[in-house]
Amino acid sequence: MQPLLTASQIHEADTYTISHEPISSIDLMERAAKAFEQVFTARYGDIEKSIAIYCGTGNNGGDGLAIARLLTDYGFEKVDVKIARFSEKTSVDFNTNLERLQQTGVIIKEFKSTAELIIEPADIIIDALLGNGLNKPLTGEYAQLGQQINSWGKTVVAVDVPTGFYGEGEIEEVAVVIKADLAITFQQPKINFLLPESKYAVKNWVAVGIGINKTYTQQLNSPYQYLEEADIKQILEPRERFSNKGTYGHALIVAGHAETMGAALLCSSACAQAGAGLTTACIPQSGLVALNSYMPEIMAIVREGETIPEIDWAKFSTMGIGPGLGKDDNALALLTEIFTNYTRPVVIDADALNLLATYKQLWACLPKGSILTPHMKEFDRLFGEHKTWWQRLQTAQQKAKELEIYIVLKNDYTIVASPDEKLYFNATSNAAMASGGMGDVLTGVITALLAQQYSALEACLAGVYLHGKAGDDLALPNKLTVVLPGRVAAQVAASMAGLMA
Ligand SMILES: NC(=O)C1=CN([C@@H]2O[C@H](COP(=O)(O)OP(=O)(O)OC[C@H]3O[C@@H](n4cnc5c(N)ncnc54)[C@H](O)[C@@H]3O)[C@@H](O)[C@H]2O)[C@@H](O)CC1
Ligand SMILES: [K+]
Repeated sequence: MQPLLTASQIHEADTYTISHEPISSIDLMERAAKAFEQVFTARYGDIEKSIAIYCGTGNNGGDGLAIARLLTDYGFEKVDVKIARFSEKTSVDFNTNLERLQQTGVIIKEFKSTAELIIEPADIIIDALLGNGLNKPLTGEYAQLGQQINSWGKTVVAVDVPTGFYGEGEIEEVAVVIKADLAITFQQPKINFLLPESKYAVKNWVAVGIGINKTYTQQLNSPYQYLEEADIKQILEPRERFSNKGTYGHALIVAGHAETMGAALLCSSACAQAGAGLTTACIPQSGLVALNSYMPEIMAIVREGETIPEIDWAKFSTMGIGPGLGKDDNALALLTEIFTNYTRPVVIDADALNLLATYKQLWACLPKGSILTPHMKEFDRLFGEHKTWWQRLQTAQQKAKELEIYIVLKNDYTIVASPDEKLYFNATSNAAMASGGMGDVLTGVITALLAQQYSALEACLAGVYLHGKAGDDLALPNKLTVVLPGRVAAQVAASMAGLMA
């Protein structure tokens, strides 16, 4: 698990590393510049290309000067450095790197006003103007320079963060940011890189380690955490000898309606394929033939008309409720019946979330420790409209604590909010998975993990990771642009095996 720090915590962690590794700050800067250079040359290794490095006069600018020297050593012959002298202030390491660069043949120009600039002829611009020392939105000369660079439409690679971009907090639509094709960022992705609004400022990012002290960053106890494969490997348990279907739980999937049986099929088949010992689907009568032919391994409890079927609630280890269920009175009566009779944590998705949003009385009997899996619109229906994703993060954190639930807020980087106020970001999954039914599969996978006695947090984290990994394993090696949910469900077991190998 990688803690995601705020700008001021990153500054603290840098300072701690400098005094405790120990390493001089100029050497840490050199390490950062080297790490940048390695990623940069792997992507843009054509030394015939011309590069302009725009530097500020703080440490981000210092990185830029060191990068200019390293790229020249690498073999780039057309490297120009342009220093924006908008302020008298300079950092010590900026000064040292300027002296070092002056001893090479690299052309260094300085400008005090954007009016002095001509249209940049270089192929690639490296943005080393301001980094995480940003303390106010860009104004004056910085804002003008930002607008100019954006207007040139060049390939821009940002050092650490795009100039003008805040690593955390609300992203203002109107703020000037130097738009980066790639941000090569130090040590960790910045929290805002993981929120959708950042796509206008950062097309792509790569985080490179620079040896910041890990014990110190862990101990800062950041609420924001980035999931890594090692975390999931640690969660997943191999199956035991002499185990049987009873060992891995009995999941009930309450889903489907006459026209939306597909959701029930996807959810219950994903549940079975993610390892629930037994899976029963509670479905409408009209879907029985479809269920039996889609997957004979799944048992059925049939719902007929308005009657709620007699269910022996105690025999189920957990439930996944909602995909394609509908929002009519029958669905409401069924959900009420479940909440009245069942007290173990359940997974709530889709129409069950919409019922919760409409009938507030349901909240009182929602089993504690349950998992809600909304996408953005369902999240807003549950908890009110949000203007920004940063606000959504704060609400997820508060509501998970207040209601003692887990919230899986689905997105490119799905966020799991836990009652102890932590927010976990998951990086698996890809755009080929953006299709209807994918969420039903996720609900099935999480339900299966709960049935297998993983804790609710483990089920959320391993569930979102595995679901995305299955999609990645299918799409990425073959460069597929579409991977349908049924295939993802069928891939989960193989992807799980890959993680446990
Ligand atoms: N030792 C360290 O702390 C390391 C820092 N590194 C680099 O240093 C960067 C941070 O450096 P700094 O803290 O010097 O800060 P920056 O270089 O980001 O900014 C320099 C100064 O600009 C001023 N400023 C902030 N916002 C402004 C605005 N909107 N308009 C005008 N001026 C503004 C502030 O006084 C700030 O200190 C990181 O992003 C990274 O690139 C790396 O070299 C790794 C090690
Ligand atoms: K920058």
